[in-house]
Amino acid sequence: MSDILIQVNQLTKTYNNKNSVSDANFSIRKGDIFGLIGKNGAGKSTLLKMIAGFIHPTAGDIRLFNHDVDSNHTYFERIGVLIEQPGLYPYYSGYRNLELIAISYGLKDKETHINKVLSQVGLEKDKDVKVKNYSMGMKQRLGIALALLGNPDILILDESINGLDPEGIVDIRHLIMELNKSGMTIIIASHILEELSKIATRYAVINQGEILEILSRDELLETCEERIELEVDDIKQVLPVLEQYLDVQTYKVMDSKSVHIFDTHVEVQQVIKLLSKNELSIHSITKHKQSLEQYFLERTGVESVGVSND
Ligand SMILES: Nc1ncnc2c1ncn2[C@@H]1O[C@H](COP(=O)(O)OP(=O)(O)OP(=O)(O)O)[C@@H](O)[C@H]1O
Repeated sequence: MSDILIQVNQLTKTYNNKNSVSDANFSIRKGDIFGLIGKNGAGKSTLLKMIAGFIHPTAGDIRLFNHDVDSNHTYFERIGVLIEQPGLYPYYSGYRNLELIAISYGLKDKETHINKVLSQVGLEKDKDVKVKNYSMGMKQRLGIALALLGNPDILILDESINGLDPEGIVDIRHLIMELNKSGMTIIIASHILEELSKIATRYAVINQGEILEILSRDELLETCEERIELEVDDIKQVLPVLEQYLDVQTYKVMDSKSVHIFDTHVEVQQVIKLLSKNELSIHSITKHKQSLEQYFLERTGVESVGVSND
């Protein structure tokens, strides 16, 4: 059986003759933490709302769990959704908030379900506290608990760290990773690169309603990998010299005149010296190091700070 849980084909949503999402094509596999990155207004929420079944596409189709959802909307019930701020009753406790939703879902054995999600999000001991006394982070965790109530296979989180302090951000990040470890497939949209760069296993870059790129975490890191880009007359003459004298081993020949060298022990100055000594001319040589930050900024205009890969 295919491990593709969501497949969108040529998905488009038009408002007032303008495409909020244009011709999106991608799939989400079981176990993915699928990060949707794009600046404000890029079309993230519109795309997620279509996947969640909140709004109808203008064109294109969505397959959920290998089924065409036009013909069976019950598949949407297997998706838990938190879009921006959760709708909570401030004068009720966290438990009561969950209970009201559990009743509206018609869940049997409410208490077991509620206790399970409270434990998943780490709110057991605060379950009887009124929500008005919760911190932003606790409210967000309760929002995630609400989304988990129907025991979904997929969790959609849209801008889930907006307004949180650094500690709250770390909490939500750990929670997302724990849920993923326990088998949950997660789609998370954000305009904050830092949020996604630490957890997503695959990325979709969206700009002005268009999916520009889908890439795995490894592909992303490879794109941003440190390398020397070298252009010469004839790469066939140059490579043996580099291999012999500079122990160059990890490289990618781009065409007959250029090569990317990934060995980190090799310095630009060493290459220049060696090739000139062997009378091999260099057309250009540059050290390339594109940060994740630059990478996204170039594509989407998304700005963020303090990206790390830990
Ligand atoms: N119901 C609607 N009616 C008209 N235009 C809409 C509607 N919903 C979204 N749009 C427009 O679609 C575009 C994409 O909006 P969307 O909310 O999907 O972006 P986003 O990437 O989620 O941004 P943000 O992070 O600010 O929510 C925007 O230009 C927005 O104004």
